[in-house]
Amino acid sequence: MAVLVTGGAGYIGSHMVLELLDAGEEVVVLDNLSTGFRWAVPQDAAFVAGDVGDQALVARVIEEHGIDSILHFAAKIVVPESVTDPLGYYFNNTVKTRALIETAVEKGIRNFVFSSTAAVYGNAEAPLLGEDMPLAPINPYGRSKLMSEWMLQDAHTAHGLRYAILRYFNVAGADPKGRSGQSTPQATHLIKVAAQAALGQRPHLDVFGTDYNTPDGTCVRDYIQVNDLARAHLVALRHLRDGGECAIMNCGYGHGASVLEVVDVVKRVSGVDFEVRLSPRRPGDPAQLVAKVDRIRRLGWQPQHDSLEEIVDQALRWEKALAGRKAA
Ligand SMILES: NC(=O)c1ccc[n+]([C@@H]2O[C@H](COP(=O)([O-])OP(=O)(O)OC[C@H]3O[C@@H](n4cnc5c(N)ncnc54)[C@H](O)[C@@H]3O)[C@@H](O)[C@H]2O)c1
Ligand SMILES: O=c1ccn([C@@H]2O[C@H](COP(=O)(O)OP(=O)(O)O[C@H]3O[C@H](CO)[C@@H](O)[C@H](O)[C@H]3O)[C@@H](O)[C@H]2O)c(=O)[nH]1
Repeated sequence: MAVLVTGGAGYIGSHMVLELLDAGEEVVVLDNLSTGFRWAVPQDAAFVAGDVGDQALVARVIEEHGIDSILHFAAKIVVPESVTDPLGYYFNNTVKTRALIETAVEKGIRNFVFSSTAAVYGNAEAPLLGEDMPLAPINPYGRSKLMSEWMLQDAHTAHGLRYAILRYFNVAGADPKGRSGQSTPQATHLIKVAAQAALGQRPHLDVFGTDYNTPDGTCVRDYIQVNDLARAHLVALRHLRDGGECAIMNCGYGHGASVLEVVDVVKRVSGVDFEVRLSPRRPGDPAQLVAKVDRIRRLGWQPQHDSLEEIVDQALRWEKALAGRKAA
């Protein structure tokens, strides 16, 4: 039995591949390298260059490798880009996911684990977001993912495809062994941007909005370390393989940090007092997103890297390694 990881050349997918290989799984990566990197896929995983919407290719890969489970990470992920290019997002994230689900059903795939997002909750005001809260995404990215959630649930009802939907909160950090990290150029994620500012790769950091209804006025997020997130997928996959029920589960730590708190940790861990500018709000940012995490914990998942200091240290190390790679 082999596992197909779509988007396995990307940030989270490449960490997933490492976790699967470490657990002794046979892994096949399918990635069109639109934002991923061939070098991010470990040698012990098979690599297929191609698109998740290419049904003939996916069917062939499933047959040739004896795939029993699909972990579907491939997507476009930049929220502001989804606002200016909604149809591109619905095509890549929703239409192609429909094609992938159809191929999975036709080929008798047993388990399907899907990368969803806290963006499906939109501007929910609750201090902790539970999976059963009303869903009201406020941008095309979130909607493209929510439609995929619905398709999976309907495909389960009609065709028996078994799913685990994981809603990630803010993913950060890098493999502690230095094998992978967030490599996207022009990334917009706070911890990566702050690490780049600390290393002098950016002139300053903008804090987007200081007038939110939060303790220090800046947005609060639940930052989850990327290997902890990958292990949540392993737990979900084992649950499905053991005959457990289909599930929708938040992935976070259940506590948040504000933008200013993150900046403070990055300054402390790096030892660099980089320039910080207090700037206007960025459109589309909810004030606070913190996960209720009892569901995934009930399956036996336990975080191993629940420390902002550790996450920031990993991000700084990875930025330095990337700079070395570029200079070489
Ligand atoms: N990074 C986060 O904080 C975050 C939060 C919530 C959810 N997610 C979800 O996690 C998943 C992975 O995100 P990431 O941060 O690793 O992004 P990423 O851009 O690093 O990885 C996405 C990968 O998918 C590939 N890809 C995209 N479209 C494809 C297609 N049609 N066919 C084949 N390959 C394709 C890209 O080349 C890339 O390697 C996405 O589904 C994203 O929506 C990410
Ligand atoms: O230079 C920066 C970058 C970010 N922020 C702020 O930091 C917070 C976190 O922003 P960011 O790291 O860009 O993540 P989010 O916008 O919260 O979105 C991430 O987390 C969501 C789940 O919570 C996922 O849906 C998205 O795909 C993923 O990009 C927000 O308040 C931003 O305004 C800044 O102040 N300055």
